[in-house]
Amino acid sequence: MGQFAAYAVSKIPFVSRLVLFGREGNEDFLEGIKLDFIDSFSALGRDVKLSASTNPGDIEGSDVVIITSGVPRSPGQDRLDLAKQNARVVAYYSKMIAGYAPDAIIMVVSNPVDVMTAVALECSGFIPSRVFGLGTHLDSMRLKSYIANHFSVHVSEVHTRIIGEHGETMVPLWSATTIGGIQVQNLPEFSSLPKDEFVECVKVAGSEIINKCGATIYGPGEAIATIVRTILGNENRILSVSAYIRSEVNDIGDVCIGVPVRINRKGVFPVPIRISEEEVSGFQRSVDRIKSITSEVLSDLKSENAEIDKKNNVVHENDLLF
Ligand SMILES: NC(=O)c1ccc[n+]([C@@H]2O[C@H](COP(=O)([O-])OP(=O)(O)OC[C@H]3O[C@@H](n4cnc5c(N)ncnc54)[C@H](O)[C@@H]3O)[C@@H](O)[C@H]2O)c1
Ligand SMILES: O=C(O)C[C@H](O)C(=O)O
Repeated sequence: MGQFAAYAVSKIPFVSRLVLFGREGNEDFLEGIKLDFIDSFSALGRDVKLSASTNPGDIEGSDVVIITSGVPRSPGQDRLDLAKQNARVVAYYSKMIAGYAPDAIIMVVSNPVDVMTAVALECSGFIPSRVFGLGTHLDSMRLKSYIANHFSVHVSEVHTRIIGEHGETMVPLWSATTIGGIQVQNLPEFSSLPKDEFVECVKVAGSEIINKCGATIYGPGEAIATIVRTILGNENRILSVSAYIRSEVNDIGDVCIGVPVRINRKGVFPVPIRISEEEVSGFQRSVDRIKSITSEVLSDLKSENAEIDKKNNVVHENDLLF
């Protein structure tokens, strides 16, 4: 998925330099991807300064760094099952980014993305507006396509939003869903809209794709590129990503989770909202679930780091290979 995401990002007009970064041992693989991208740029008439690297120094000066490293889930696994394993990877790279690209904005994709966003925030030491995760943006896009299909309208006529966990407890905001600018509840067809079925389909969309072809690639890749374009173009679009909220949703907060944020070159800024009672109780459930796993993962990381520091004061690449 990281490979396709990089390709989708490389096609954004604002992108003039792109580093394909990977871990040591992958030099030939990265160089091969680079050469293939260059062929395609020639066909497209794109002029992008491209490098393939395993040297952290090469990310210096980056505006945006996207973390896609980590294990994906296998059929039958929940994204949350990956938390402990991927936390170590995301922690390592977040520290690396803080050291080599201290002015960057970090986008986390690795799952479970809400928990990994909190890990990146903690380990980079960046301010919350400069660390976010792909969150429920992809879920919102999935729901949008089901609704557009149901009403036989172009997807651009549908605005909708899912907040909360990128996972089982996600919360659809029907109150924020419009078709052609008309609130969906005001359409006569609303009562027959298979809302629960749609949300269930969004929840299992990732696992269905993984079961059938091994990985989700194009959906997340394009979703990542949309967000990068929004940042670099300073577009101030409002998208649903995983961000640290203090109390922006009905005074609920102190967690990294999917919420509507305004996105521009400075980063992501949660939009304070008030949602219905039913939506609040769903969102609270989501927050509780993410908070509890986040605090477990962060406390494990802290004790592991203390152990490593005690040993030799350095985190080695080998510490990540398990
Ligand atoms: N948030 C989303 O919507 C979304 C969408 C798709 C994938 N994902 C997540 O992104 C991650 C990657 O998914 P994928 O399908 O690209 O998987 P993949 O197996 O194709 O790629 C994973 C990459 O991570 C690297 N990696 C794995 N373990 C590592 C370690 N210990 N240290 C350093 N690098 C390591 C691998 O070398 C590989 O390049 C997974 O966690 C997946 O669940 C999230
Ligand atoms: O479902 C997954 O594990 C991958 C990703 O989170 C997705 O929703 O496509």
